[in-house]
Amino acid sequence: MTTDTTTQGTAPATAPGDTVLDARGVTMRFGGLTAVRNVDLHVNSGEIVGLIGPNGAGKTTFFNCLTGLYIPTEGEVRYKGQVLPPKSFKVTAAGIARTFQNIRLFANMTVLENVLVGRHTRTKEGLWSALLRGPGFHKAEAASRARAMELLEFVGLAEKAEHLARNLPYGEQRKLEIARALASEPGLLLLDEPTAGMNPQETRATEELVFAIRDQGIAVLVIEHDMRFIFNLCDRVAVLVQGEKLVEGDSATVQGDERVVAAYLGEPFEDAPGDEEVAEVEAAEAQATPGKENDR
Ligand SMILES: Nc1ncnc2c1ncn2[C@@H]1O[C@H](COP(=O)(O)OP(=O)(O)OP(=O)(O)O)[C@@H](O)[C@H]1O
Repeated sequence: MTTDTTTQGTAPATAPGDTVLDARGVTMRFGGLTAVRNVDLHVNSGEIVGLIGPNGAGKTTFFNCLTGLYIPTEGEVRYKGQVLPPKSFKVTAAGIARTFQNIRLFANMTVLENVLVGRHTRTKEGLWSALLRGPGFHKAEAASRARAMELLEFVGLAEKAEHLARNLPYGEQRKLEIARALASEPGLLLLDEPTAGMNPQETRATEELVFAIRDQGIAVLVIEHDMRFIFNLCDRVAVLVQGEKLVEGDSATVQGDERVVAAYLGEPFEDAPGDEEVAEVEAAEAQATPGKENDR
């Protein structure tokens, strides 16, 4: 049995500027509520792309459609030209990793163990090898631990490798989530509100970390409410409002677009849904709430 602990994914390699993620016409409905409507978005290799929008705009739902947590009602998502499988572990194996808005670490495992869990899609050790703990298993385990330590070094947590995850301060838990996502050796990293709850220094450090990730050849798509962070960081920003993509462009274009300001201030913009549509959405939302999954 062999173990692949290198950085090779299953998707073909891309050159800088090639499209890594290509989402077309993605629509997600929950009963009568359309949370995401006909959204196109692409991310190129070497890019950091931001996804912003007011609360409830559909950002996390869209992420869930990209990562196999939801199967879009309509539309298609391709990663490096291949249609994504409708299962989150297969999407991770294909090369897309993510973090969550609400931290999802294994609280009672060590920092190192959390990163090792993230490596499972890149190791091929079989059941018997693991049970018998033969030389193949030990070699694979040593290689995985070495890579996990490298990643902890990269995010600045190597000295805390043996600490329990739950004892880390909040900002470090977010870094650990990123290290765990990187452990699957992704070509695209999706970050859902990576600076939520951070102080300005931690936010600045996260910005540097995301640049460093991009410099390693990993494309990044990031949801964030901190506009300073987004506009400093991103090559391109897409704005979702009420499930639809309102504007997309570089930071200056998006910041200068009055429809974006209006959307954040709650003022109606041209082509905004009318009162009837809003009432329809609210009614559907009220119906859908009891069954709402706890994915955030
Ligand atoms: N599983 C679900 N079932 C029913 N409705 C859902 C579900 N998930 C999300 N929604 C609804 O879809 C809409 C978009 O929610 P979503 O969480 O994607 O927005 P968001 O832009 O990520 O918001 P925030 O910035 O507050 O995190 C909301 O009206 C939400 O209530």
